[in-house]
Amino acid sequence: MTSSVSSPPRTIRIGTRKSQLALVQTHWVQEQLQKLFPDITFEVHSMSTQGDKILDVALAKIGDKGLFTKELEVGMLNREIDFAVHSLKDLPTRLPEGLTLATITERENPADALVVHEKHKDKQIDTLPEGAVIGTSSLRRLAQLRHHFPHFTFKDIRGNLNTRMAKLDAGEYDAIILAVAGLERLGMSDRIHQILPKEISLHAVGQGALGIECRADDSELISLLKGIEHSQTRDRCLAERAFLRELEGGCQVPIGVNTDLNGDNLTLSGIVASVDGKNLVKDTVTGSASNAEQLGIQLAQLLRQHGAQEILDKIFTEIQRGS
Ligand SMILES: NCc1[nH]cc(CCC(=O)O)c1CC(=O)O
Repeated sequence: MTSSVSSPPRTIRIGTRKSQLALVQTHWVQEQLQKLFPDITFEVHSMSTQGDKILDVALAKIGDKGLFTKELEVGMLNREIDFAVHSLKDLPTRLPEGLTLATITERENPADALVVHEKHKDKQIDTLPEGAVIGTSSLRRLAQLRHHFPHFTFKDIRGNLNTRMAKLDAGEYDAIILAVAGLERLGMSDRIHQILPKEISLHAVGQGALGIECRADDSELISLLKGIEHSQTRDRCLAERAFLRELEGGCQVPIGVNTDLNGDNLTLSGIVASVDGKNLVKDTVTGSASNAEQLGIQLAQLLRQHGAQEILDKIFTEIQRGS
């Protein structure tokens, strides 16, 4: 029997983190692929990553060199799993040798959401009282909110979405900021009190989209995975990721973006902010979506000319000193 003519249908092993959000996202991917390729078996294998284990240290201090992705990447290189489903914003912009970002699926609303304690149900971000305690673990959200609302008190918050909600509802915070996408995927849309406009907060690179990573030499799998790619989301996210890569920033730096795609016309805005929110550089570039990555690089270079590198260097030094 020759395997090239009638090779048995392959079983494909999908790797995922164990968090509730990761599992929901991975089961969605599994379902889409199963519909497209009914003869193939797709199995889900879940594993804990470092980011799931270290819950008591501020994310900014541990850095983000693949905190949520490393174990899955090792699993792919060891051939224990064939591909991994990530929240694209948690996937570093440089991947290990031998792995590739095969597909980007359709993005949910990429914006950030304000979720409030019920005593503030009549308030919006700009009417919360002086000194209101706002929970966020992201330097990007912190810097931009501090810039607009210096009268708030900001407090770190970690843990999965349910834990964070419980801390908010218990009164530890007046409000918290979370990704709209995560809340929607976990069926908590009713907790989205206000979607923060881009004038207040630019979202994280890749926020709201899923990124699928696999071995770069698995061309058979890569062509299957292209079946669930969303080309508009891919173009936007490739521009965003090129911007971040060019600035050498990870997920845990105060860098935000916004993209708009009109036909082939891609508009990319980016911001780099100091952690105290006092220093902030922002610009926008437009061009053809077929040059998405080039646009990202162009925007990074523009922001450098406006002083972005000095802001970032200062943050890296502070993080290293552990302040
Ligand atoms: N780093 C945590 C993380 N990674 C992906 C999401 C939400 C879903 C998404 O942005 O795709 C979240 C939670 C949050 O930022 O509120």
